[in-house]
Amino acid sequence: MMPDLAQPQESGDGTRFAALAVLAQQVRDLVDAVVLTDVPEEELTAVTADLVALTERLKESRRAAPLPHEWTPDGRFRHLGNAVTGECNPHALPLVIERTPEGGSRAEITFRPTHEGPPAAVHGGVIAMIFDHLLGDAVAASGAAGLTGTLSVRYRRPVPYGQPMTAHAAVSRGEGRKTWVEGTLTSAGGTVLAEATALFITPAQWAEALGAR
Ligand SMILES: CCCCCCCC/C=C\CCCCCCCC(=O)SCCNC(=O)CCNC(=O)[C@H](O)C(C)(C)COP(=O)(O)OP(=O)(O)OC[C@H]1O[C@@H](n2cnc3c(N)ncnc32)[C@H](O)[C@@H]1OP(=O)(O)O
Repeated sequence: MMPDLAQPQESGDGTRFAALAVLAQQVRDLVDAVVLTDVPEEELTAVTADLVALTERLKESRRAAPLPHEWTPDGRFRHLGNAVTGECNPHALPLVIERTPEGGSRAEITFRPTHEGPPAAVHGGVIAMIFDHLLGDAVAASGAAGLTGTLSVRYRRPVPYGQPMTAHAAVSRGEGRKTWVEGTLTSAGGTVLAEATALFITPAQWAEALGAR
């Protein structure tokens, strides 16, 4: 079913969300520790037992779905449960996106060893995931908002982890419910590592809701 972004969203307890964000960051640290650990097998087994107990504690009270998106009082779109940007979702980098004065979107990114695909480089699917969201944000920055229809990535150089880099995206043109958008991932030294183009489509019911905002 199409997500209905026009619906008012639940407002949360900010203090509890802050605590959840700290927990999510701890779990990211845990994931990195698992990926890189070299402790003996008995220690792995002992840590696993501890984690089983912790997981059961968290499962004592469960939601049906991740935290939903919401519009903040200052008019920003926030989605704490998002897989790419959600501060409360350990899966998210999280990607922190800024809007550029030119009307596009940008983010500083440092990938981690957890994101490895080919040896010593970031997985191409992880790079595509970052582009998907950043290009989608640029579409939203342009006043449209939509779902990805197509996304094409040109991988120019292996992307290293552990080094800060910058991603940019900006809309190139729009036509009705279609918006074309382009992006780049650039090393700190200015080398373009990957480029993306995408077509986002505004679902008809979103177009109506956006028009009413
Ligand atoms: C109140 C609203 C508030 C919104 C607030 C948002 C704020 C945002 C803020 C922050 C940004 C966040 C950023 C998120 C980024 C993440 C993005 C994702 O990961 S999205 C998940 C992956 N993508 C999907 O799951 C799509 C699944 N597909 C669909 O749902 C539909 O196929 C959809 C909506 C893409 C198109 O369905 P139709 O029914 O609207 O399309 P039809 O009416 O058939 O076609 C319209 C035109 O588009 C073309 N078209 C349709 N689908 C196409 C496609 N896949 N590729 C190319 N063209 C396509 C058609 O050929 C047609 O073109 P002709 O008018 O004839 O010229």
